[in-house]
Amino acid sequence: MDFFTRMEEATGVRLNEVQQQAVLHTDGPLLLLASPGSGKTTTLNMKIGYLLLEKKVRPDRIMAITFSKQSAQDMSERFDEFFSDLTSDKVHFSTIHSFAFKVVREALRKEGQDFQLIEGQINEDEWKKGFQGEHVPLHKKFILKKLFEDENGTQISDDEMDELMTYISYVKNRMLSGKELYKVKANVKNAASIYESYERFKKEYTSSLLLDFDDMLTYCHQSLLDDPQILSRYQQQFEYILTDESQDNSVVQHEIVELLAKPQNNLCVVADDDQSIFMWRGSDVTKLLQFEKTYPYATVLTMSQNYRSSVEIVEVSNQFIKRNQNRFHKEMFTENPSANPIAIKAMRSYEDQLKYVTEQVKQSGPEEEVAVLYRNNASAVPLADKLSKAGIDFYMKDIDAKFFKHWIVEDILNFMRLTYNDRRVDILERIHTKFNAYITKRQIAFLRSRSGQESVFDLLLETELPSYQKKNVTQAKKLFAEMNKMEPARAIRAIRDRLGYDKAIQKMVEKFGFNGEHLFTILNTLEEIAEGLGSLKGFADRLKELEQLVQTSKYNKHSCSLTLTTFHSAKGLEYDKVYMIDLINGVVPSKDDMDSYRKKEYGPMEEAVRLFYVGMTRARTHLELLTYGYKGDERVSESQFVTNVRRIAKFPDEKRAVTRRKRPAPDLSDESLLGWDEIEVGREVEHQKFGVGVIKEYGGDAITIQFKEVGYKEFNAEICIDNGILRKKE
Ligand SMILES: Nc1ncnc2c1ncn2[C@@H]1O[C@H](COP(=O)(O)OP(=O)(O)OP(=O)(O)O)[C@@H](O)[C@H]1O
Repeated sequence: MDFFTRMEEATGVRLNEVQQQAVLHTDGPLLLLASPGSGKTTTLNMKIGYLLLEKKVRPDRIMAITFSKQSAQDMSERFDEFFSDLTSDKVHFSTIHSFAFKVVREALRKEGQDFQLIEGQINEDEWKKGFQGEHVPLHKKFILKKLFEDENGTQISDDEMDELMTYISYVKNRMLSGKELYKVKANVKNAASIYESYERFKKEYTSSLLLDFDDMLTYCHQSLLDDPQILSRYQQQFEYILTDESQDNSVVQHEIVELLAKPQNNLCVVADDDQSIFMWRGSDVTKLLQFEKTYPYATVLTMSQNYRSSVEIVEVSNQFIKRNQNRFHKEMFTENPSANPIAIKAMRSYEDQLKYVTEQVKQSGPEEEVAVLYRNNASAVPLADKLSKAGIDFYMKDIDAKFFKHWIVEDILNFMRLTYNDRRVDILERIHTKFNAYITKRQIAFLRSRSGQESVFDLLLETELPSYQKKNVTQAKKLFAEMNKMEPARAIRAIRDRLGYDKAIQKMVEKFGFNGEHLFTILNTLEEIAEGLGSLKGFADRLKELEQLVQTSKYNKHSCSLTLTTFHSAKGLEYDKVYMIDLINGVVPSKDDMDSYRKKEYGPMEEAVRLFYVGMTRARTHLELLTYGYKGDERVSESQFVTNVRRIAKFPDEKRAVTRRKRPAPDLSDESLLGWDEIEVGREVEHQKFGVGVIKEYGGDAITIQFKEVGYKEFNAEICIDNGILRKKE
């Protein structure tokens, strides 16, 4: 009986033809391109089984590399399910980091060099306490905090810390140095020179070499290059190398694998270039696209049969991903039965969307696995708020409780605290630069000397003030008193508009390079949470309650059938029903993605397309895309991806990608062309053919324009924008 028939009897899975070819191809380089749900994990495991059982390879001669510790564990469990009755051999599934750590330890020991790891969990209390003087606790975050402050003269915020860490990971994983460091975009002032100081610090601060997680990879790579003995030992040990999820490998990771696989190159790289979504932290899909250049005798196999999703989901996703140019050609298909068409729900407002999704998940059956997916963690908090009010439990995959500790949240609470007691100089001190009373440091010092006796505003008004300040301090005093009685949603509005908090934030964005979009999203979220609450105290209590709820939701993994997760963290998972929410331009794709696209940098937009594709392909039978026209008072537009999906579903046979290539590419960096986020009812535009007109309607995928010459005409929005057919008239 052949291997595959034996396997079918033992495991119940009959591999399809391509999967079988992939298993049988053991010698020489193999790129196994896999569509979502096409059985990557299944095939990899079968291949390892084949090497052990049929080719009698010793388990320690096989190296199986996975993307994360979690996937190493999942793979190992799946392997046991298949083979525990057939062999007692154990293959070690490991992440590339844990292998690299082994090499680094060995190389440094050989050199007699001590080292110390400076990354990992950090104690919250210790972090809050900070450090005194020059003595820096040897942890990556503390070191970066100090170097940031030395460089910029200001305290580092949590957002800046996140950005800086991402920047460092990116440059390390891409192996950048010198001038290249300065070309990488980062929302942190002087990121490149902080990075250079950080590298020096780790080498020079103590006699022990300080290493962070990314150093594992770069040091491992360097050690393999520098020490032929170590390299050849590992090369001889690992006769067969298999790497999973290789689309998310970074440049340095690819290089390590390439070195280890030499000279026989019995390398099986399993990847889906369409699911590469970690470019921002250094992954590099170009290495995959050049696989056949690196290995001219490589075999490339494509697993395109999807075993997960319904025909509707597979066909539309397959068309959708073709809008990307920089990819391997694949045609995903399925033999699964038809289920529901993909539903696109265009709501009036953001609020309506939350209400809708809450009602939908409430109606789901207890056996159904349901997920709500979003692009940004910011979407999770208002959703958690709504669900908890409706009594629905959920499991939140990647908890981001940072929201509740964000300085914006602290500021708003401080404004509110001052409404209860305007004698609190300590509170005023924390917010005095963030509203329009022009209170200086000297005035704060004066107030401190009179601390606690009278209203801070009265004390100021008793002094000699310039007339503009006098007016504003008087108004602020009145407003703080009124705010105490306001509903919290109105109070936040008053802080933002009447006290000028929004303007102050905008100034900080310009001065310090903060991410304004993120900061204003936090403010909007606070307003949403406040909606319907009666008092400022009630608002503060609700925030605490929500924080608790979010923190504890991670324990609900096995008890809840509802998962809330970002698109990124949903990778590799599947659910019966998937709701993708907040699908508006500016979020999906993000403003930055759209800006880059206009500047003809297509990489970020292609990554946004892949991320959306990962989201869609998580669904087994039921997929809903949710969008809306208003966020608060602001008019927003449907995500161009949703518009695209609607069109594909309507005209499934249209060969969009092909026709697009035939058209001469418009110059989308031309500022006078109408952009996605600029479509507005009432706006005057000029059409290439029909001349000047006014946009009268915009919704779904259609724009209706009333022209001076030819009257009303309706167009497909995507075709108009992608091809630069409309110009702004100003
Ligand atoms: N030949 C096959 N016949 C029947 N079912 C299969 C076959 N191959 C895989 N499957 C099933 O398809 C489902 C998806 O497989 P798997 O989890 O290996 O996909 P994947 O390619 O790793 O997915 P993704 O890339 O989207 O995370 C599993 O339930 C698996 O048992």
